[in-house]
Amino acid sequence: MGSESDCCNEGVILGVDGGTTSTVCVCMPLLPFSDHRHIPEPFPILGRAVAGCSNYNSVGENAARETLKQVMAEALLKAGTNHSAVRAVCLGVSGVNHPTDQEMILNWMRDIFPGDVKIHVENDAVAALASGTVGKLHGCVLIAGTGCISYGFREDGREARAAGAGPVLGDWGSGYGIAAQGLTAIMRAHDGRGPKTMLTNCVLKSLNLSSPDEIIGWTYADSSWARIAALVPEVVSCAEAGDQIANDILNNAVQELAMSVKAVVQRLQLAGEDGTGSFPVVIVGGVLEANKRWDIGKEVISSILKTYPGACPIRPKVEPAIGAALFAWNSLMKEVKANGHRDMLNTHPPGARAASYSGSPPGAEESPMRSSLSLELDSWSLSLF
Ligand SMILES: Nc1ncnc2c1ncn2[C@@H]1O[C@H](COP(=O)(O)OP(=O)(O)OP(=O)(O)O)[C@@H](O)[C@H]1O
Repeated sequence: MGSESDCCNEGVILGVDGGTTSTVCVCMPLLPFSDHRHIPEPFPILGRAVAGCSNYNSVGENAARETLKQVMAEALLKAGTNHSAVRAVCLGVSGVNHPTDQEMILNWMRDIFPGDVKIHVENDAVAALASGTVGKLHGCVLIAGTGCISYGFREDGREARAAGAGPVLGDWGSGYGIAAQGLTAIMRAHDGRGPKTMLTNCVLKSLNLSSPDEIIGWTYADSSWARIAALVPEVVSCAEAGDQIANDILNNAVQELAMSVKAVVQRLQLAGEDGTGSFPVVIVGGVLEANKRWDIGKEVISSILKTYPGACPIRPKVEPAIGAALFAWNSLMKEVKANGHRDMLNTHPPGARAASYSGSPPGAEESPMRSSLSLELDSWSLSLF
């Protein structure tokens, strides 16, 4: 970790990824970006801290505010600096869906930071998108973990979202949605309402139960969505072993997830009027992580590319908190540019190097999808399919 004297004299930036499970804050330096040739990889993080839930819908306003304050203070402490060094902050927080949510969190931040600190309060999808686009708010992000959501942004500031309303309202591509369908298939098979499936033995074994009847009690014992969603790997392994029901569930999830991205792309016209324009699609979350044989993320991208051949798939290499910090950095640079500070104009955000990207980054694997990638981003944040 750095010390105030060598890293923080020119100021620092904070990026926060606030989730329902945990909240991460990273502290990055402003100074080293002034010469992009000296940016070390991995990206310089002066301090990183992790705290609990900061979604105020889940824990209430006081607890959420304290968590945010605490996680930022700890990241600054680990960086060897303090609040006075902060030049910009971006908080990507789950539960921020409305301008009144933004206003509330902005007020919390104004109690901590002086008025000249640039503060951005956004939905956590913003941090996820920015983690794949080197801080630029353009394109579509698909998040599929316990829940799922698709969020898109145009460069002119227009935004749109699809799904993310919870499984009751149709998020069937989420981890919860997939696992709930797996459990439903087991009950149907047990009753004779549906075909037999490998899911029965696989899930019973995983839950240490001896009969599908016991699944009823297990389900009602704890209604947490994440507990149900944790069964997705069982559905994947049954599908990989050739089970038709499990394969149908995953194929259905792929279509649901791809459809939510396509709906956003369509509404924002991210692919231009003829549908062939290029735009980033960042995919994030446990459900979309690469599996050897049944790779849900890859199938989703494949479906999107059939409709929008210019889509540029990205699996970020950095965590969303870094995306949030990069977004804050990008916004600060835009403002500096607009104000005509020429000395600052020579700086480059990490990864957004002067050279435009036109081929494969070093070490990238050969892939049939690589040709779709034509963004002017560098390998620092990209992972190719
Ligand atoms: N190999 C895998 N293939 C598919 N899904 C997986 C795999 N490993 C874990 N998962 C699923 O990923 C989900 C958890 O992902 P993640 O940690 O991104 O979600 P979360 O942060 O809990 O949820 P959210 O993003 O909705 O708040 C669970 O549903 C889990 O079953």
